[in-house]
Formats: sequence, C-alpha cells, structure tokens
Amino acid sequence: MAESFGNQLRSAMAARGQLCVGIDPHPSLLREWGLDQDVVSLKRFSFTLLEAVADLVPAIKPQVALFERFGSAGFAVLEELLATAREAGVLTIADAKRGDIGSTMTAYAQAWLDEASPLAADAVTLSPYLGFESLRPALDLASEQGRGVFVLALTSNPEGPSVQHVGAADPEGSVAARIVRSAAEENTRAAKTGGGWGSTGLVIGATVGEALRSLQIDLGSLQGPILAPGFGAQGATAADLRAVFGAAYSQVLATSSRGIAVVGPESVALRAATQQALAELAA
Ligand SMILES: O=C(O)c1cc(=O)[nH]c(=O)n1[C@@H]1O[C@H](COP(=O)(O)O)[C@@H](O)[C@H]1O
Repeated sequence: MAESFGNQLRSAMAARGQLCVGIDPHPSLLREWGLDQDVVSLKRFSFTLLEAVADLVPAIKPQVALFERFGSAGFAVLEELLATAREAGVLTIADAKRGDIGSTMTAYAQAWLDEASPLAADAVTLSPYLGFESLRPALDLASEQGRGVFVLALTSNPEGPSVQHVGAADPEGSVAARIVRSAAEENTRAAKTGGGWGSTGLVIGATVGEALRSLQIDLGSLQGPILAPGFGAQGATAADLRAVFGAAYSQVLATSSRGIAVVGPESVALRAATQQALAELAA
C-alpha cells in the first residue's frame, strides 16, 4: 500500500524544511512580473515559480481561484501544473477550500483527490463549516488513495474569529477547538493502522496570536500536519510561528505566496527568497 500523505509530507519536511510555496497568480503579481492578464501569462507565472522552487521545498500550494478566474483554460493550466509538480517530486496542495453537503462533497473529493481526475492533487484544503462530518467523503477518499486534506480551523483573516471563536465558554469548547478535536480523532484512527502522521491536517494561521491559548486548544494529540498561512505578506514572521505553535512547531508547514513571488520573475531571486524563508523557519 502507498505511504500515507501524512507520512510522505513528514519525510519531505524532514528532508527539505517547513516551507510550502503558494502559487497565487494575482493580477498585481502578473503586472509586477511584466506579464499580461491572460492565460499564456498565467502559465508563464505558475511554471516559472514551480520550476524555481520544486527541488527546494516539500510542497507547493496553487490557489485554485486564481486559475478558475480564467475558466476552462485556467483549469487546463492548473492540471498541467499539478502533473508537472508530481513529476518533479514536490507534493501538491490544491487550495480549493471545498465544503458542501455529503452527496456534493463526494464529487468535490473525486475532483481533487481521485487518481483518475485530471485535477488530482496530493492534498486539498477543506472548509468544515457545514459540519466536520460533511467532509466524510473527502476524508475517506483521501485515506484510501494515500492523499490528504487540510481542514480550516483558525484562519488567518481578521473575520475568522467571528465564527471560529464562538463557544469559547462552552464545556465542549469553541468551534475551532471542536474542529481540532475531530481532526485529531481522524488521525488517531489512522495511526492504529499506519503509524506516524495521519493525513488529516489543519489550517491554522500564523497570524492568530494568542488564540490557541485563549481557546485552550491542545495540538498535542493531532498527530498530523498544520498548514500555517500568514507568513510573509500577511505580516507573520518565523518567530511569530514559534510563539503561536510552541511545542507543535515541528508539525507546522508555513505557507507563503506573495512573499516569495514578489521577488520574481528571475529564478535566481525566487530561489534566494525561498532559501532565506527556509533558513528563517529552521533557525
Ligand atoms: O487555506 C489557506 O491556504 C489559507 C487559509 C487562511 O486562513 N489564510 C490564507 O491566507 N490562506 C491562503 O494562503 C495564501 C496566503 O497567501 P500570501 O498571504 O500571499 O502568502 C492564500 O492563497 C490564501 O488563500
């Protein structure tokens, strides 16, 4: 049986470090790279970034919306990018933030996690705000296929707490604490058969400050990866990540999109920015 996604990522992080490079072809970045606002430029941007960092980092994370805005032609670029990344030996996290009622969730799971799909990635980001169990089709398909998921728990945006902190005084804990617990239970089940890291990761922003402590969220039993956006362009530093995650820091995969891409389009500069971020996260 294929190695689980959790353990593939754990080995890749041990070998290469704790940075995921986000591939987010924003209109402003295309402009800064001297590119047009078209599909040829979308492809040039995405492949330049992939080729510059593929041998340096454990994972890349294309932001699906920024391909989707070009319709089917944008999706075709994303399909080719995912296939090329796979050939290059770097793990792929499709940042699609999917979440729907179970029957529809099955189709989203097939799109992003099924070997037969042209959009299959190694992992996909999911939103649990229709209820954690609504994600079941994706959790099960991921585990069957040696793939993974990252479930939004505490997001990096300022509006997140209005939903995720609700219930802090409740005996069952806040909304975010319940999501963390559900992910940990998923990984505990997986550990009984596989050992090591489970493939149900969490998304917890590098910008959440004291939230883990104030919401009494314990990451000790997660046994899985934590994707931490907010490093770089959103203002969080490597020191902030260490302060936010404490003992769980070794499970953290920081992700940076604009913070790396902004130095492009020259490969030398993209590689230098990536190596510097890796060094800061390892220091
Ligand atoms: O799931 C995500 O990746 C995500 C969750 C979150 O809480 N905050 C967040 O910024 N993200 C994504 O992470 C990336 C951050 O981009 P930069 O701020 O440019 O590094 C974007 O693609 C966001 O959609």
